[in-house]
Amino acid sequence: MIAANDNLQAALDLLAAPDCALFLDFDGTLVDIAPLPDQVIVTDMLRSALPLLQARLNGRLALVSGRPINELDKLLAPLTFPAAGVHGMERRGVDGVVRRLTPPDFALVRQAAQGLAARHPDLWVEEKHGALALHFRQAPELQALCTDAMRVAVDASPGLLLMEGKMIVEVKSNAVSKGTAIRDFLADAPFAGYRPLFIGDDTTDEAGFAQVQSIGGIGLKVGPGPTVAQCRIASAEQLRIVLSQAAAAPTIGKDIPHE
Ligand SMILES: O=P(O)(O)OC[C@H]1O[C@H](O[C@H]2O[C@H](CO)[C@@H](O)[C@H](O)[C@H]2O)[C@H](O)[C@@H](O)[C@@H]1O
Repeated sequence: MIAANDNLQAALDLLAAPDCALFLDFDGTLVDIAPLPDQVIVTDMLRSALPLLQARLNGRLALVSGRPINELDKLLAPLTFPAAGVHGMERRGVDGVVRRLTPPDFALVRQAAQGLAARHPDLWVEEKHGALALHFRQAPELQALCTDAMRVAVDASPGLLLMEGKMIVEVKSNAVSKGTAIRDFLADAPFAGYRPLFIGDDTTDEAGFAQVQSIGGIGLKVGPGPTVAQCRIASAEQLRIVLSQAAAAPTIGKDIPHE
């Protein structure tokens, strides 16, 4: 039984509808948050459900993550999906080709993050193509220090944007977001013309919710916290159950493109 869910049925109806295009965040959405990024567990239920859902949706399933695509591939191996990585800095469509945008200059941000990490060994700097994340999950008392230092560096760095996520301060290009990534998928086959459902859990997913809802789709927020999403589900665990049930449901008809 699903408890504490707001307006969840609207999202489930779209998930089961023949005009759905499904976009899925990864951490905190498909997998539970873990102490370190390489410790997340991809459950057998999820491994079974994702390819079935992809087939049910005639390929209209993509991952939209802050992680690099190659990390998603490693964690999900041998499965691979169309994916946007690093908040839209890289994108792989159904042709399997990864396209990467040119990143802005991260020199000041890198210097600030590495300087902090050198002084505080419990901090961890994650460098990605077109983003840099400073993780403070092992030292939560350093959140303000991390945020303030990164904000100063970002303010002096044209083209960069600071985001605060789950025990992480992340800096990325201000030209991309999960919203732009979903928009770009929806410009191409097999997604073009279908109604988007985006499921995410974190502040970085808000741009994705806003994007899909601006064009008649639905945003589904996983877990607590403020959001612009129209619908909510209580946890990643409950979402995995829902996705598994949707994957196993009988097909309900022919694809209907969204006008
Ligand atoms: O957009 P997402 O797929 O949700 O990725 C967001 C960030 O996820 C990872 O960090 C977060 O998850 C870790 C594992 O649960 C956790 O240890 C960390 O505290 C979280 O912030 C990843 O490392 C980042 O690169 C992603 O941007």
